[in-house]
Amino acid sequence: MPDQASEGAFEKAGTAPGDGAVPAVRVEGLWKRFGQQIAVNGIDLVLPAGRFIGLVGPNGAGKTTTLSMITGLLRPDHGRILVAGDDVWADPGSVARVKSRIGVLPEGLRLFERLSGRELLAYSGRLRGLPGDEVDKRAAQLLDVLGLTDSQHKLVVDYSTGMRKKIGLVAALLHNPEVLFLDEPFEGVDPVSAQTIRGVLERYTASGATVVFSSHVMELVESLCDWVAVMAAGRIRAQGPLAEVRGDAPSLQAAFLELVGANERAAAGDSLDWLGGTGSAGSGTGSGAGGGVR
Ligand SMILES: Nc1ncnc2c1ncn2[C@@H]1O[C@H](COP(=O)(O)OP(=O)(O)OP(=O)(O)O)[C@@H](O)[C@H]1O
Repeated sequence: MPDQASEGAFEKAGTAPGDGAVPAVRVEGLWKRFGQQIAVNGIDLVLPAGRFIGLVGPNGAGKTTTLSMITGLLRPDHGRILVAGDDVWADPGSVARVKSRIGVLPEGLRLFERLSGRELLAYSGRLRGLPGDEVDKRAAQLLDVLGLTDSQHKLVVDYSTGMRKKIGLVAALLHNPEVLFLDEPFEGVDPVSAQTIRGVLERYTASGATVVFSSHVMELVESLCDWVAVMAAGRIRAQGPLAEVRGDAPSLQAAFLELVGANERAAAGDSLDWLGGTGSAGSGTGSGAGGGVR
């Protein structure tokens, strides 16, 4: 386990673990607003290299906006982002340079629908500058591992949600990136395929590469990740090794609910006393104790 001071797991971005190794991602004072909505509120983040990292947070926390800025898809209003030591937004050429070193499976992935899966991969590989025979070799292997060989000649438009995720993942891995960013990679993926994807990603991180993925599924994050960042309302609430972020809580889910203040929100549901059941279905003047019509 990296030797990050335990208080560094909370609120502040801790120092980069790994004895001075260059972190996979370093974010300083990152800020993004859409009109009146502050989506990302001046966050600092340090994600160590060679880890399986989960970025978790409730709906609207700012995860996708953060990942979009880190991966060069969305320009920040303020702040600095280094990916493997390279400043993403430093100059016009830097975004392209960083993009060549990373793989991305974005949310709401848009694919070339009228290509077959195999053609899509050939195209992605050539865009990445890989020789054709190398693309063919890697594509065939990844399609086989992910169970897509039989559907490789189908048009992408005819792929299911899970198949789209898988072909998107293959495209993101084809050039063997240093850091892989995945927005909700397991959404719509069946348990067997999820297990296979897991295996591929674990093998990938074991070789020193980094996976950063966002998810709402705490059990999944807890079982896969060794490093976690928790986001809520545009801020980082905690970051660090999984065990530190979980602390004394019985599970990551419990720690997460505490960190994002969701327990109070759940209690607010008590006001919905009209919902469900066979009790007072009427106007709300109620038939309860003392509330009857005289
Ligand atoms: N293009 C946009 N225009 C306006 N507001 C946006 C835009 N993108 C995001 N937002 C707002 O920014 C905030 C953060 O959104 P974001 O999609 O980053 O959250 P998220 O954590 O990924 O949420 P979810 O888990 O629901 O996907 C939300 O309030 C959202 O409405």
